[in-house]
Amino acid sequence: MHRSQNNSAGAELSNSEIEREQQFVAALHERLDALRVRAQESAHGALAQVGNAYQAKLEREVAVSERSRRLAAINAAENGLCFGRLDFGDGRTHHIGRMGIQYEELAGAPMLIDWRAEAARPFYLATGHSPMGLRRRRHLTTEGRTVTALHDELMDLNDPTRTGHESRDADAVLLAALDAARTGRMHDIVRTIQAEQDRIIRASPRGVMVVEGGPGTGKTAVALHRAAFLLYEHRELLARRAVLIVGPNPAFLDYIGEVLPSLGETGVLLATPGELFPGVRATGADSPAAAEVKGRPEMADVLAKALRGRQTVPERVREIDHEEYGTLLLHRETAEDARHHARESRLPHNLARPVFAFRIIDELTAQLVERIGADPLGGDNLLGPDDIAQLGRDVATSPEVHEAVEQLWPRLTPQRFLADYLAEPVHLDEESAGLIRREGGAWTEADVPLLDEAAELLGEDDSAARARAEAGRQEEIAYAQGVLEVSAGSQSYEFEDMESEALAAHDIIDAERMAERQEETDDRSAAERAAGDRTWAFGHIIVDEAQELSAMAWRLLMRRVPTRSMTLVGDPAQTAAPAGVGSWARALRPHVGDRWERVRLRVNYRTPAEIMEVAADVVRAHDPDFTPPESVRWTGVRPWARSVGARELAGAVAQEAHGRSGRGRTAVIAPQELHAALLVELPDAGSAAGPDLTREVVLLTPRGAKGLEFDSVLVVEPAAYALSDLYVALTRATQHLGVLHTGRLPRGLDGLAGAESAGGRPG
Ligand SMILES: Nc1ncnc2c1ncn2[C@@H]1O[C@H](COP(=O)(O)OP(=O)(O)OP(=O)(O)O)[C@@H](O)[C@H]1O
Repeated sequence: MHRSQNNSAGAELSNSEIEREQQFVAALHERLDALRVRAQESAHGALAQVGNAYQAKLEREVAVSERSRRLAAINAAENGLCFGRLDFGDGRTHHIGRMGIQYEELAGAPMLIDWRAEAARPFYLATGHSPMGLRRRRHLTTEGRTVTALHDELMDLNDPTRTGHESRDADAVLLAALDAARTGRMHDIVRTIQAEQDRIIRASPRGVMVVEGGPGTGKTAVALHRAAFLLYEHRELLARRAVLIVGPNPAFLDYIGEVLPSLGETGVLLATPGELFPGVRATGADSPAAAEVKGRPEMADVLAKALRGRQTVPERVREIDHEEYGTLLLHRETAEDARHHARESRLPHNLARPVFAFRIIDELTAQLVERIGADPLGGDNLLGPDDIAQLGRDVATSPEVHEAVEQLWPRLTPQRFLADYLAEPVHLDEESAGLIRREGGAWTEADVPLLDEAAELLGEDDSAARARAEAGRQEEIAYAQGVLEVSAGSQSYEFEDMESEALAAHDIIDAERMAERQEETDDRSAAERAAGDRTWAFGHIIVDEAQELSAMAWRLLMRRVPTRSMTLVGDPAQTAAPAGVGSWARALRPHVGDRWERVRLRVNYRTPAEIMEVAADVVRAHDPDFTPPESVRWTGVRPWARSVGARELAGAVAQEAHGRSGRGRTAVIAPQELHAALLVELPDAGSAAGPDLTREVVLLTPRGAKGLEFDSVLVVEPAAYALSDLYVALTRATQHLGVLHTGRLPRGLDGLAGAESAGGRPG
């Protein structure tokens, strides 16, 4: 990094600039400390507020949650609080940082501008061609509270003013960030967001935006910063409805999990596709072929048909033994008529069940009335309305009648229905059915969208819960009414002789609304509540590695966001799942028609050019027109490949991994069947609870490595991978790539064989 000038006048200039920024940064931290103390006091104060009245409780909870959020944002802003300064041609100067801070004494005047504010945009977008009013852009580098370096860019090179910190390389700050050793956790990029990324981050949340780009183009980083931006720009709505971020696996979610909290944002739910059905943990695994069958769009119809198959009628007549009245006859025609009406209701299965049951009960009651009340002399039926009603009740409460209804139109949970279906898959060709047939066993990720589909078809018979909730609500309304009366009384007492403009509770809210608002005051954050609620409507959904989603998974996700406010990031060239998107248009058409927008990221920030060239060669061997993203960096280090005997493979991998010791984090990417042998040599590289990315060496499968990155990567037995998996594996390294193999190298990698590894000359 360029820090000082050779001549002494330049050095003085540059030191005084640093000194000035240091004083400003110190003042900022002082102000942040004061704000932190105030936020702590105010959070405690809010917690200590007493009062049983609903309004008081409501205010307390809102205040506690807002102040806790503010405190979290203040704490998160501590590191790298201020990282930029904009000097405008008209003399204005703004400092840019992780949160907005105002001067204490100059009410409202900005001391530090939040990176997400519109006023901060020139920091990311201004260029010599389009300076946006800027004269100079400054990058500040800090360690703790100390300013360690400045980088200045003059927008007009003819501008004679110099600070001594003019950078020779405009990308110096970016390159330093990209070259830094990896920690096993993704970091935010607020200091160095690039213009093409900024436009995506700040795009309107309306509609579906697809962000496409090759490996390392910052898709994940952009998606996370977009979430932070949307939460800032649309705080009111998104804090209530929460943002959902879907990522491919738990290790990936761990990897990205600190980015949003480090930006002071907590109103986000992170989940894998296997976690999107509350109450179900997808711990089982499907073969790729089985997952493909389960992901097909026709599975929606298949399940609907299978469910109709569960709505049955007796073959001819079913005898029902009533304890008191003897045998009742349920004829096929009666059941068919009941089924017809139940289906006509268009209600989901469980909610249509009462329609079916009532028809049956009616018919059986009529039978009894006929049998018991018939006038032997041929006159009108002898039973009065009360007798008939009593008979109806007797039929309706009979366990035998219940059992018959249950058999013909069973009450089903999604889990029960799907387990039954998988045990005997109908409406599929024999081969597909054979692939997914399963008795019991753990739920898989591909089952989750089917469970969700089933839940939609079945509906939840929540009448009992609703009755309870309604009773509770009536109580709350009565209580709220009482509160309002007290409040009206106290107002007339306190303000009797005063002309007060203060609004009392009853002026702005009626009892019913007050009760409703009370229901909303749940201690959990929106994201926490959303996690347990299948019917939650999110404010915005971000899907990473979206190319992996099956048609059925898209259906599930679309249900979670009725507004279709979505950001989908992915790279079709990295698609592993056979059920994944062939094309975005095909995946999205059923849900949004053509109303979606695609943007592309073209620069690879992760993989150095030497490594990207190798990865691109592998894809080009199959698709000569393939265009890889362009790397921003060269390292001068050539990737290598080394052939070893099968027996030496595990030892050779361990030797290479140990050879990288002290040079950051290494991933060993190997086919699952080699993991046991590799773990004997590299016992610390695995853990029962899943990969721990903070370890020095981590053992992964190519699928498990999706979305992740490491300083060094050792790819083992590349010939065993599908093309897309190999492409993913080869593009995970920021510095160093080695390949160890026993047989022939796959096409495209053959050129590597001559290069040298750390562990020895190629065999
Ligand atoms: N503007 C930037 N400033 C600094 N680092 C950046 C920037 N953009 C991306 N990066 C870094 O580049 C790396 C790759 O980014 P990211 O993981 O978001 O890429 P991706 O497109 O999701 O990759 P893949 O598809 O291979 O998973 C990350 O370390 C990220 O922090």
